[in-house]
Amino acid sequence: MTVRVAVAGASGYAGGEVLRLLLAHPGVEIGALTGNSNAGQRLGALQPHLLPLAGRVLEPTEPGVLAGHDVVFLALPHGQSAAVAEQLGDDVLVIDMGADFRLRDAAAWEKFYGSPHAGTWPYGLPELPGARAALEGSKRVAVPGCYPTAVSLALFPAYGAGLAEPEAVIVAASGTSGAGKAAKPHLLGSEVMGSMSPYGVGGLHRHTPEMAQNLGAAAGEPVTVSFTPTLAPMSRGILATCTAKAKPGTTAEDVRAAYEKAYADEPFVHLLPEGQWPATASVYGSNAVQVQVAYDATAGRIIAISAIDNLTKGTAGGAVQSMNIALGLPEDTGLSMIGVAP
Ligand SMILES: NC(=O)C1=CN([C@@H]2O[C@H](COP(=O)(O)OP(=O)(O)OC[C@H]3O[C@@H](n4cnc5c(N)ncnc54)[C@H](OP(=O)(O)O)[C@@H]3O)[C@@H](O)[C@H]2O)C=CC1
Ligand SMILES: CC(=O)N[C@@H](CCC(=O)OP(=O)(O)O)C(=O)O
Repeated sequence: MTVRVAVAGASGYAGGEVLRLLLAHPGVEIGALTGNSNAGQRLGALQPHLLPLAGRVLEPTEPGVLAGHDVVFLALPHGQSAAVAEQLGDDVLVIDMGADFRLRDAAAWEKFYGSPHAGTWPYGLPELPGARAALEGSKRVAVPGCYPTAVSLALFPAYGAGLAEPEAVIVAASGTSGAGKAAKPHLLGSEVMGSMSPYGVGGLHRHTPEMAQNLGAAAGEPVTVSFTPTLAPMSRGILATCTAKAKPGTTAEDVRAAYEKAYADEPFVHLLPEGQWPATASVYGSNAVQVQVAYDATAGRIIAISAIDNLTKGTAGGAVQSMNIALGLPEDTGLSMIGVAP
């Protein structure tokens, strides 16, 4: 089976990463590539690493251009996907890498994104309980945010096993590609190199309700999330350090067993051997997730740490993994689990 795929937002980081992965996917033919301000440009001028597509010219992001494909990836800024998606037929698999369809709670959407809620689509984090079944055969997929991917995979086993109190504290460091390609003063090399700094402090980051949604679903009760993102001087990668107070009677063995059970059959999640800790370099450019967990008996807290590549498992890899499930292909088709080191 070969599916014809279009990518809207092919000039951006997420669009470029999904193309990098699709070029190695045996079941895909790459069709239309679109941009916005860069429409009319050669892709080779914008994404020079995508050599086989260098001669392609970006078209405008319009329904007529995206029509006639089996799968359309939307790698557009928040709030832009819904209008494009509603003009694509119900028979087209639409995979939104933006935020528009991730949240179930319309009030939370309006509070954090400041626009009317477009709706909710099956959530493209297959490792979460029930997510795979919802993706199978679906024609719409909402790919998670990069931080919620890292955080949910770090903590959901503890909540799913009923081991953690419903208040999670999370500090995560991200590489600068998470902010997209458009120039922003705080992302200048001279601002970022050799320095780390927090942003969105105090419950302000828009990924907070998405994390609470995922962890609350695993826990079966609302989970409060205190999330502090930080910017790290690297291009790719997220390291999420997540802690929650353990429920009374929890032991280190209970915690380890919950994670071993959750990840026994997951192709992309590596629960590391005890004593070994996740590192962003180990997952660079791959769809793999490294997870480790410890029980701090003195503090009575569960400490779960994950590492992902924000552009791969955190966006484009999760999108391709979800496409494979939706189309009934082997889940790992075209996806590498091998990092790049050093
Ligand atoms: N970077 C990351 O790690 C992650 C990104 N995402 C999501 O992926 C989406 C794209 O992000 P990213 O690639 O980082 O951003 P970029 O800024 O790198 O790319 C944005 C893309 O959208 C196009 N675009 C900009 N404005 C419009 C518009 N008004 N209408 C249509 N197209 C437009 C741009 O085209 P042009 O350049 O031609 O103007 C470009 O192709 C976002 O929703 C983001 O949240 C999700 C998870 C992680
Ligand atoms: C470093 C950095 O700026 N990261 C971005 C997260 C990008 C992402 O994954 O999220 P969305 O798909 O929801 O945009 C941020 O904090 O806004």
